[in-house]
Amino acid sequence: MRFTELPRPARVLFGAGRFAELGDEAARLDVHRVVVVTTPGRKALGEQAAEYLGDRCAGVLADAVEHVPGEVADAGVARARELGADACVAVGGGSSIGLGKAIARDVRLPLLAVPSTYSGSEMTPVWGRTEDGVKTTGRDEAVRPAIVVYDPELTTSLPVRTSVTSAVNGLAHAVEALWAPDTTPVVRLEAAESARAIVDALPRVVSAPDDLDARADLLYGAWLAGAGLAVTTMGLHHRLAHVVGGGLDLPHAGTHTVLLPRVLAFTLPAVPDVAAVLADALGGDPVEVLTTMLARLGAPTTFADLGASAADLAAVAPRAVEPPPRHPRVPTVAEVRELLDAA
Ligand SMILES: NC(=O)C1=CN([C@@H]2O[C@H](COP(=O)(O)OP(=O)(O)OC[C@H]3O[C@@H](n4cnc5c(N)ncnc54)[C@H](O)[C@@H]3O)[C@@H](O)[C@H]2O)C=CC1
Ligand SMILES: O=C(O)/C=C\C(=O)CC(=O)O
Repeated sequence: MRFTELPRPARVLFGAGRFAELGDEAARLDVHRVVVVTTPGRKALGEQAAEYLGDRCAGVLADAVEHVPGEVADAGVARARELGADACVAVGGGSSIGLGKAIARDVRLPLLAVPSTYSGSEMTPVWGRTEDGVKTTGRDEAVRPAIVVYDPELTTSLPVRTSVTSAVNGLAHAVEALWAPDTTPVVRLEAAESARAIVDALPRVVSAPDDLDARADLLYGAWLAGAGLAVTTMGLHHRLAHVVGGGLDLPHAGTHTVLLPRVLAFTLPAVPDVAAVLADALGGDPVEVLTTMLARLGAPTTFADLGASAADLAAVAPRAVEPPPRHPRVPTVAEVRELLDAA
């Protein structure tokens, strides 16, 4: 055994009602000009965050957009500077956190995250930015949220379809953490527990979206998934998700959902140890369990469901292997085309 275990420096608060502790957490950081960012759809949540922050809130920006378009990131950075912000709270899904990260990266201020989906972004030092149809990602410790508040009450409003796709976005982090070249024994324990929790909780959330216990269990799985993504190298699955989702401006979580069963089928024969861990966590053949569960839950299963054509997919396919991803089974361009065609 040989590994390097990385620190995870975030302070994590978990539990129903903990959003109300946001003001105390800002006080703990001794910040006084906090800019709140969210998506237009979550504006009320941003205003609630402002209320919890009280005099410490400098303003609310409800402009976040999926895949962090460059112009949206730059406008957010400029507004944070105008407001004299000394911290940023991102409340909402991965898009809100993505804008918060863009501000943290340029303005160099601490980020607090209050996630309302299962994207896992709140746990990672990974930033993203999309320019001219090309999504770039990188890692910078400055964007890793210092404080993360997981409050399952914020997630009960998440529509069932988004809950399903977002949960699969989380599951994809756990899967890739298992086969990453820099995985560790601790990451593997977390990732296996994450997969087990997500696959157990998701059907319960679909049948009872207001069930706080089911929502909490799913959020717990998403937390562990994000924790794994934070410290491991992303492989083919995330490369494809970024090339296809960012390149064609498709919904991020839906893109992960269409891809995951296919990338699992392509990769698992090369990593029987991971196949065994996942079979144990999911209670059967991972590809079969996932495919059956997603069909039953009404998830998108093809790129056509997301509005992409075969020609769109063929155009972006070569980017998936330039440079080759660090993956247990590196595909040729022809194999990428085949996988995307099938999807
Ligand atoms: N850097 C990282 O580590 C990661 C980044 N991401 C990024 O996050 C973005 C996708 O994030 P998602 O969370 O999938 O989507 P999102 O943040 O765009 O949310 C999807 C939609 O649901 C709405 N919404 C969010 N929470 C809600 C709730 N509780 N109730 C009702 N509506 C709600 C939003 O307003 C939005 O319209 C992408 O840009 C992706 O690249 C995703 C995973 C990891
Ligand atoms: O694909 C993911 O879920 C993980 C990382 C990103 O989305 C990168 C980003 O845009 O922040």
